[in-house]
Amino acid sequence: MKVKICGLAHVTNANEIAQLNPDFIGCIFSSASKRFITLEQAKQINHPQKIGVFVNQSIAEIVNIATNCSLYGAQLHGSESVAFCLALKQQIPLLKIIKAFSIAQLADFDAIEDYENAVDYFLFDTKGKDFGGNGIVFNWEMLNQITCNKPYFLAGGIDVAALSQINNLQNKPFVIDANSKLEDAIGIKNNNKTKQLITYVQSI
Ligand SMILES: O=C(O)c1ccccc1NCC(=O)[C@H](O)[C@H](O)COP(=O)(O)O
Repeated sequence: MKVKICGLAHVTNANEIAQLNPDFIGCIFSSASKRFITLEQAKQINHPQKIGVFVNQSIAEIVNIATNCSLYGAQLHGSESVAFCLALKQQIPLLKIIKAFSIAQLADFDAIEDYENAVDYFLFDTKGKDFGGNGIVFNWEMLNQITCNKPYFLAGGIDVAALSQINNLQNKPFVIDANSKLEDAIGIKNNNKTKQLITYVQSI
């Protein structure tokens, strides 16, 4: 399984974490986030597969950041429509489109079918007071009750302890996405906790 460490907001810490070789690094380009990072800062992070996290931003802004930061993917964490995802893909065909869905109940998965032909991956995160980074695990049992025809990222309150339930999933995630549970302070990851999580996920 692959692992994404998200919400790195300080360049020095981000480069220390990049040295631990997670498969993906997440940079949050939404000013609504406590973990906001600028394009200029993100460019200084040395990792080959950076994913930009965006919340209801314009296609022009995403294209500018994706191009200048050589992003692997754009994670759309707001209420971006199917048409928006298709239009973004048309602008940069090589950019992976990851559509996030905030999950509290089974009905929150109803929308995924509409996005199937418009995105590369789904991301399932816990619905909370913020758009993301809420640090709460949702009920993964719901994942055994849905049909999901895309590889998906699993997010929401993930640390090594939370992953004890991963074997209960029939359809395993493509990527484990971890954020606030690894933090010493907002936007700063703890090296040991992050290393432990990366080693664990990459061994599953
Ligand atoms: O983390 C944020 O501050 C954030 C703000 C706005 C949109 C998305 C955000 N995070 C996106 C992520 O990919 C997180 O890793 C995901 O929400 C899980 O976070 P956590 O529950 O803290 O592990």
